[in-house]
Amino acid sequence: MRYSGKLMPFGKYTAPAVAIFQSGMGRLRKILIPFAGLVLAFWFYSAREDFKPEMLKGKRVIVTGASSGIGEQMAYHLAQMGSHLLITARTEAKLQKVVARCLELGAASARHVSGSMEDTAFAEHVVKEAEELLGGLDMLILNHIGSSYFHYFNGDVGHVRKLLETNFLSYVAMTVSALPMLKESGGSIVVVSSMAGKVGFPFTVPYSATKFALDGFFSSLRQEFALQNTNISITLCILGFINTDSAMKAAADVVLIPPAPKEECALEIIKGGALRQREVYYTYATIKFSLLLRDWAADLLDYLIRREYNLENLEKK
Ligand SMILES: NC(=O)C1=CN([C@@H]2O[C@H](COP(=O)(O)OP(=O)(O)OC[C@H]3O[C@@H](n4cnc5c(N)ncnc54)[C@H](OP(=O)(O)O)[C@@H]3O)[C@@H](O)[C@H]2O)C=CC1
Ligand SMILES: CC(C)CCC[C@@H](C)[C@H]1CC[C@H]2[C@@H]3C(=O)C=C4C[C@@H](O)CC[C@]4(C)[C@H]3CC[C@]12C
Repeated sequence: MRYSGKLMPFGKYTAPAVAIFQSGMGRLRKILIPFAGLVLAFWFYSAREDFKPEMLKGKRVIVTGASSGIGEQMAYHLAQMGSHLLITARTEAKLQKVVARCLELGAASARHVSGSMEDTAFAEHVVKEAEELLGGLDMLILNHIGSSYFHYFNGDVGHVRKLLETNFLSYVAMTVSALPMLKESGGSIVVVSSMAGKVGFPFTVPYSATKFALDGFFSSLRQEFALQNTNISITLCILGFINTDSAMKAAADVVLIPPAPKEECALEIIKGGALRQREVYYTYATIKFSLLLRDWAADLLDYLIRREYNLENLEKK
């Protein structure tokens, strides 16, 4: 029987179909309704506190790698929220400009220290400066990275060591030096990492090693804080491709995935830190989905990633 558009959409199967549907629905309802209730109850009781910009007002914050990119944008957001800022990177002239802009935007105070994080003594010096200039610390945002190459691994072991010092050991050194102040304030450590710190991507071998190391160190430390009732939160930020100048220059021709905006990325990191979240994913849906694939279909994820690379453009580099 053809569909007439009137009363009998399933023709002679209507009555049995409806009966099966109804009994199916009956059974489903018995399961679905309590299940939905459980989900709702769980959601209601675990509903997180909402982010409010006032959470950062008057807070004393260090941002590393704040002369450009995501770090610079984080400094501007924090300034608008009324924080006390201590920013750092190597390039003095850029830091001066960022400090001036932060003051215009409403920072409670803004200062800078310049130097290289290749040297752990400098990392410790920055924390000491916070103690002297701000009298304490509420949030330590670890964001800087040393420069690397976006290409096949060239076998340079010295470069891997140097990058581990800049991208990993300096994070460890700053954390160790800042612990007394963070314990006193019940503060937060925010660690900026990457999808390349959770999954293997081509052309980021040394960089990826440093980002995986951060996950190991800070996830383990978080467990010890819980055992010892240490009231310091650790937020690990898992970022995808972001449109900072340096990332665009290095990877835009080769990576076919569109980059996400650095301004919004910076805000999501600050929100996650203020809410004391364990991890931040930006952008959320693509990263959560990729991590699900990583755990259940790793070869498929690896294949899908390789498909997003344009190797012809790599050769032109
Ligand atoms: N952009 C992206 O696609 C992604 C970025 N991320 C992460 O986000 C964070 C920020 O990245 P992004 O904003 O793109 O990077 P940028 O290259 O824009 O900024 C890097 C910052 O680190 C500073 N820096 C570089 N070398 C050193 C050094 N030896 N000592 C101290 N500071 C140094 C730079 O300033 P100066 O040169 O003046 O020292 C700059 O302020 C990083 O942790 C990165 O891993 C994660 C995933 C993707
Ligand atoms: C959901 C995911 C499958 C999305 C894939 C995202 C891929 C394309 C993202 C994830 C991590 C990103 C790299 C990164 O973390 C940091 C840098 C440093 C920068 O200076 C040069 C660019 C580089 C190498 C990014 C290149 C793009 C990467 C591989």
